[in-house]
Amino acid sequence: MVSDQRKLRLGVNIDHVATVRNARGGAYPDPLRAARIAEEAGADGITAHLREDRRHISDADIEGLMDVLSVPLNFEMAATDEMQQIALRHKPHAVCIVPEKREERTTEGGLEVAREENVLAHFIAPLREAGCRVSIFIAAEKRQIEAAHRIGAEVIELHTGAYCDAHAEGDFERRDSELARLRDMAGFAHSLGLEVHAGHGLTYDTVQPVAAFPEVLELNIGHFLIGESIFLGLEPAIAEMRRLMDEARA
Ligand SMILES: CC(=O)[C@@H](O)[C@H](O)COP(=O)(O)O
Ligand SMILES: NCC(=O)COP(=O)(O)O
Repeated sequence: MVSDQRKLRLGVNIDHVATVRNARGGAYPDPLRAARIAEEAGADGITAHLREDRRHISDADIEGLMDVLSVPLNFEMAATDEMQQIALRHKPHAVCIVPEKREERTTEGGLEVAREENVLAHFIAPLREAGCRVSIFIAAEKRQIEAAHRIGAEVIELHTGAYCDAHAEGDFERRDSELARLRDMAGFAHSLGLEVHAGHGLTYDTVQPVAAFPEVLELNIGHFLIGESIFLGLEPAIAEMRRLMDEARA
């Protein structure tokens, strides 16, 4: 039995249900239905990224999630005025500030906090005042973590993409050094009093070493789970991820 304090939360990212919907337009598959199934399957939260180009999640999806969810919404967004206004209108439980480029296929690397410290400090202040927990999606780098702490973020989410890519490419030396970096930086962030989350590209093969870091309190996982649900169904796909996380944590 895993005690509550050590229990690792699973945030299920439903962006790529919307990617499939948007491939044809129309209303299905419905990300809100996926969110409700994820809740039933044991998700502790739902994550959705409203991209500036609206390539997957739409404004209406965010509105619907705010209405139907009984678990917290982690709203991922770029640091733009438009997104700030949307977040302030909905006041989700958490706002995760992520870097965004229109030409990228997926979120490349973490937010450059150290160089944009003043701008970001002003940007997140109203979100914090509105009661949102502000999280910053960053690479596992000391200077970014220190900057996130200085600007007043309560949470950081470490980008696990480089670790997962190295595993997928079979470069196990690089994978292990990325994992060691994630472990060290999770410990460092925790020592500053930051709550530590992690995510991006995690799969059944890569989740356990990250889930085993005691400082990490939440994993956000989407693309792999939505893909796996084609074969297993969404509920069993999530249940298996939950099982692997609990096993690693025990
Ligand atoms: C920031 C992040 O990691 C998530 O948003 C996830 O990657 C899904 O969104 P994209 O695939 O659009 O990057
Ligand atoms: N912030 C990471 C996230 O929400 C999920 O990323 P992925 O599993 O879709 O790559």
